[in-house]
Amino acid sequence: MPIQYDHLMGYDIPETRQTYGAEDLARFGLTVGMGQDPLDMRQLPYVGALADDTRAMPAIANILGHPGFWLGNPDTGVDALKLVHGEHGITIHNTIPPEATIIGKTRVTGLVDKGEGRGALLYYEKHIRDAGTDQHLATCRGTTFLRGDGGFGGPSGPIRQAHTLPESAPDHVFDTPTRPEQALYYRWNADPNPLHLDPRVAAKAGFDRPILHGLCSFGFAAHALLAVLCDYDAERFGAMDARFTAVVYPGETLRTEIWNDGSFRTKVVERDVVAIGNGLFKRKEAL
Ligand SMILES: CCCCCCC[C@@H](O)CC(=O)SCCNC(=O)CCNC(=O)[C@H](O)C(C)(C)COP(=O)(O)OP(=O)(O)OC[C@H]1O[C@@H](n2cnc3c(N)ncnc32)[C@H](O)[C@@H]1OP(=O)(O)O
Repeated sequence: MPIQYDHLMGYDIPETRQTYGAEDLARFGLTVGMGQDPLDMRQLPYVGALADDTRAMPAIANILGHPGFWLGNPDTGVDALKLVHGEHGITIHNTIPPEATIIGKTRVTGLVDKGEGRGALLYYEKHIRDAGTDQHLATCRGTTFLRGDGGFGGPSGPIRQAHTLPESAPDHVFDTPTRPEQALYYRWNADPNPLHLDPRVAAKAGFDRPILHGLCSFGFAAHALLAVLCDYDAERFGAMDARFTAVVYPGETLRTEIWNDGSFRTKVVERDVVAIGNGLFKRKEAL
């Protein structure tokens, strides 16, 4: 069954309720490169290493209240093997507490047909609220690039505009190695997509080997921004948006280049390719 526009736009993605605590925060921090410098005290609250100071790394919003791999459901009409994460953004409205029960609600916000052989774009948004206080904690927004679904007869817009980076040299550079088994760890963050785990599935999707989750690379970029522009103070972290421009393989080193106006991109050092481009970060006070 090919994609049916009205059906996918109105797809009922069940609300999720999740209780999390210190262990979940620590696991997430470790999967986005926190704690690699055991002498950097500023990272330790994010990996559960200090008894009296536990904090949530802001990018954990991406996995809280995650609806699961619903695009893999056959009734979506999507060729799930061919999809990749195209763009992603988060806004932290209120600091994510160290423990809470949250409610996540995801909905499809747009669907664009780029034409036969050129793919389709599915836009979605997830809102996370604290179930106890009803406080709106975070909004996550994403674009799934449906490489195998162009030409289904949908509208050709509107298309989200990507941020243009400055032409000047970046003001800061932040390097973090990923681990060869990085994706095997990251899958515990609510994304068991076999594209990142099983070489046979990766080969069917056209890749030499499993690729890293886009949200894992995004988490490494968020770590760099938290370090460089917020001095590891999660209270200052406001929003970030970016585009996934090339795949990352587990084990590669990620170099995030940051400009003082909040622009950023993340390169794979070993291959000198931009894996995350068009990035824009905002501090809380600029929201
Ligand atoms: C269930 C909940 C949903 C969650 C789903 C996610 C599940 C995860 O497990 C999956 C993943 O994590 S996949 C890993 C992360 N993503 C990636 O590695 C993708 C990397 N990027 C690519 O491969 C290509 O850029 C690619 C393929 C994205 C585009 O490549 P090309 O087709 O060669 O593009 P190009 O020729 O450069 O441009 C064509 C038009 O497309 C626009 N475009 C380019 N990159 C885009 C991107 N990343 N996002 C959105 N649009 C993009 C270009 O602007 C161009 O547009 P136009 O035709 O209008 O000029």
